[in-house]
Amino acid sequence: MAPPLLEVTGLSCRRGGRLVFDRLSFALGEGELLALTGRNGSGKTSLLRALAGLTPPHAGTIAWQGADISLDPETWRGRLAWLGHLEGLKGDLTVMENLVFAERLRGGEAGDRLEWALVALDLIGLSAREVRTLSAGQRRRTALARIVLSQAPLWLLDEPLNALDVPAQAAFRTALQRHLAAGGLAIAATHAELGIEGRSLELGPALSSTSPPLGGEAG
Ligand SMILES: Nc1ncnc2c1ncn2[C@@H]1O[C@H](COP(=O)(O)OP(=O)(O)OP(=O)(O)O)[C@@H](O)[C@H]1O
Repeated sequence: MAPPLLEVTGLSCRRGGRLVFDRLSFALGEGELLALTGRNGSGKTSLLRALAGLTPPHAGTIAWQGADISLDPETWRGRLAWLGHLEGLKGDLTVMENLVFAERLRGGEAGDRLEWALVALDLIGLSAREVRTLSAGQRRRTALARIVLSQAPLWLLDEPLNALDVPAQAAFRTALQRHLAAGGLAIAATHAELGIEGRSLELGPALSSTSPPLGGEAG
């Protein structure tokens, strides 16, 4: 069996001074999907943020091919594609321009892959529309097209099915399956069935808002 690419060891995270999860360990290899499940507030987004390097963990390590990601954040950012609750799209740019812009930021050229990403998320008919004029589901599809375009080996997805209708969910599943079949990895926080075979990790019950803060970190 191939060694895991991503190794998370003893990861603990605090938000607002409270412990959200503690000593979490898992590993993920080529072509593997991990679904993060659990109640509201159980720490799914916090774990994704820690993996993306956006929220430093309180303890533990995240390693890619044996190297601690915190030692080279720029290289790490280039290896992942991030879909958060907020899409981070530019409202005054068209769908197409947003995708081209995102690829430039990643230091690449979209080239032929641009059309593939637009087709994959059924966005050809919307490609010239300014993003601020789109519906929530259309914006979500644009954000997912940006992920598809990225060629990043690791996709970190926070509620990827949010706002998607049934055909758009199917299109997303197809794109994710292609990514996994090509050896990519994905970790997705979800309250819904992703409908793709993979592992899952249920985060524990949310700490009560009345739990005493541990002190230290502000947010
Ligand atoms: N910026 C912040 N400052 C302080 N506490 C925060 C912050 N963001 C999240 N939290 C707290 O951290 C805990 C975990 O939140 P998180 O968003 O990771 O949960 P989640 O499992 O993704 O929830 P949901 O299913 O509602 O999206 C919650 O108790 C939340 O109140």
